[in-house]
Amino acid sequence: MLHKKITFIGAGNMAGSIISGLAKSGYPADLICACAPSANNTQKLADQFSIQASQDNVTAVDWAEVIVLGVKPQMMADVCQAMVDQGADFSNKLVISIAAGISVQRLQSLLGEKAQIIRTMPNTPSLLQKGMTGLFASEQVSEEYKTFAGDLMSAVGETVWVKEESMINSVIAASGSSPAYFFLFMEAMQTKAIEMGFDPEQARLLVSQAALGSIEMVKQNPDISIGKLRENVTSKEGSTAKALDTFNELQLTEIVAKAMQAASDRGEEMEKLF
Ligand SMILES: NC(=O)C1=CN([C@@H]2O[C@H](COP(=O)(O)OP(=O)(O)OC[C@H]3O[C@@H](n4cnc5c(N)ncnc54)[C@H](OP(=O)(O)O)[C@@H]3O)[C@@H](O)[C@H]2O)C=CC1
Ligand SMILES: O=C(O)[C@@H]1CCC=N1
Repeated sequence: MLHKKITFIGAGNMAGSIISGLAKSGYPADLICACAPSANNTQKLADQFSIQASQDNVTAVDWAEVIVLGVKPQMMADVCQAMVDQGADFSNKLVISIAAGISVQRLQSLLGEKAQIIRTMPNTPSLLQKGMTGLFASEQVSEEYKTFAGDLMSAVGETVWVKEESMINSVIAASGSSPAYFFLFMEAMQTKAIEMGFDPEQARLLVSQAALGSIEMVKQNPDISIGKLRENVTSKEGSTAKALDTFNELQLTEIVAKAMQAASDRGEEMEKLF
């Protein structure tokens, strides 16, 4: 991939995960700058990966060709407005937003019509280069910048381009938020395993190793449906069948669908709020 100077505005959980994943992928560290008001997160990343740290958004934007916006949705308008008011010029820069609930149109109105904006929805496993990112580009974004954004996020995991911007909210539901669903499920299993007599470390190992093995089986067998893998574990009249009956009685599938819809709806709602 081409290497360009990248400034991250915001260096918290998500931006920090992408920076870590990128640095581990071999992206030149001296071309990455992390910028945030406090030195806490930026200095940690600078110490760990030899990237640049800054507390000055405008200078950091001027320095780079690619700007990744990684602040909370609630803060996005104020942060962008302040940068523009202080003279930051986003014309012809590639602006990659990782924020939920901020539309391209909103960003364009904040940063000016000449900013080339790509909206993405990554997730925190990007830290381990096992991320999943959905991307949406508005019509005016150049092919060069689309390729660059795709390559950048591919360096930290898998990517999917969506044609409709509204699908970014579906990406939030399926992969942006979903590490938290899997963590919740594992937490619940760990709690019960402890109740059944294991110490916390053993419980964590039992649950996490089963999760890891299951994920690997899904990844390494693309021709076998996930349903078939589930059936292979489920002996007739055995223990697994009893567990699955319980999930079905309590309508796990419907619960999951409702939770995913709620995540997507909140993404849509934030687009109106922020
Ligand atoms: N967490 C996740 O799993 C995912 C998050 N996202 C999106 O990523 C974005 C960030 O979320 P997350 O990383 O969780 O949030 P965090 O709170 O962890 O990080 C927010 C960052 O923004 C920085 N910040 C605050 N004010 C400014 C400012 N004026 N200028 C520059 N930086 C500023 C903070 O600085 P400081 O370090 O000084 O506090 C911090 O580094 C959100 O928009 C969210 O929707 C998308 C996908 C997944
Ligand atoms: O909770 C959120 O809004 C963000 C978007 C996806 C994950 N975290």
